[in-house]
Amino acid sequence: MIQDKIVFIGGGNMARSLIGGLIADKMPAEQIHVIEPQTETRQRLAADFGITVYNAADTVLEEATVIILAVKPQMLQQVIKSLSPVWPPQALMISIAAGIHTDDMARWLNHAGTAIVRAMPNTPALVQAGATALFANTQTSTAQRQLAESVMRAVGLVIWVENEQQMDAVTAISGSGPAYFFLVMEAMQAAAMELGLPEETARLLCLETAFGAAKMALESKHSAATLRHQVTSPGGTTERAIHELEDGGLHGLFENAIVAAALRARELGHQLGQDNDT
Ligand SMILES: NC(=O)C1=CN([C@@H]2O[C@H](COP(=O)(O)OP(=O)(O)OC[C@H]3O[C@@H](n4cnc5c(N)ncnc54)[C@H](OP(=O)(O)O)[C@@H]3O)[C@@H](O)[C@H]2O)C=CC1
Ligand SMILES: O=C(O)[C@@H]1CCC=N1
Repeated sequence: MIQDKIVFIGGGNMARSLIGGLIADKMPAEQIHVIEPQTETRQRLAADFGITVYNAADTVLEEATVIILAVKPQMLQQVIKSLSPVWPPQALMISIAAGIHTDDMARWLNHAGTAIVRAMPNTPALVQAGATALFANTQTSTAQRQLAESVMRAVGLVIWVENEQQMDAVTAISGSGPAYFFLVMEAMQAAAMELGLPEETARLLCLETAFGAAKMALESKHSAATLRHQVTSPGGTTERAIHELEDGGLHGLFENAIVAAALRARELGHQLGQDNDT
């Protein structure tokens, strides 16, 4: 059981998913604190999860052992520099911001030897079905690596990457990935309704099929390709559908989309890694 006091800086979409997952994993609400300037967002977090919320940096930071930076990448430099004078020496920094490198964060914090873990989680963390990749800077101790891992493992799968550059690919695959599957669900539901199915029937059939396919692929010893072939009877219905999808360039589309997302992560890192005051 995690005993640490966790402070989130930023309480938006991704912080809410992580907090919801941690609470569902039975972390006591008293251990979770959020600093969030938006009144409505802040109040909803307090009401939904019973956690303590603040509108600005607070003395709660003094006892924090884990500080999770969950602001937009564009805000990160300003936020880290503003926290520098009050940064507790014992705290492990975990940043979930897309693109931003640990050495840039270390320079902005300007405290020698700060342990920084970069995490790329995803929103299914809310239902403890997240997938998170972690990267630690060399100042991070084994105990701090374990701490970061146990926080993220409470909300789903954790994978370490040892090359920070790979975080851009991770961002494009699992960070952004839920949106691709939600888009496919939207498209399938719309098509089902075009064929005359009632909205709720279309929704349930599409979602349960997506869930079943993911569960089966996770639990099976077969590859996704083999499982697909098992559905595709020669001369049958699936074959026609797959033909349409492949004719429409599905593989190329996914490749382009994922490369574009990874390049955007790299671009964010380069653009926003520059010091604002130089
Ligand atoms: N959404 C996702 O699926 C994922 C997001 N991420 C990363 O998580 C981070 C947050 O993304 P997301 O949750 O979507 O963004 P949101 O905009 O939903 O949340 C960020 C929150 O931080 C608040 N904020 C701004 N400045 C401060 C400050 N100084 N102190 C405290 N809070 C502040 C924002 O308020 P205001 O609106 O007023 O600026 C906002 O409510 C990003 O860096 C993103 O790259 C990573 C993985 C997945
Ligand atoms: O879209 C974004 O930039 C963030 C990072 C990964 C998911 N959402």
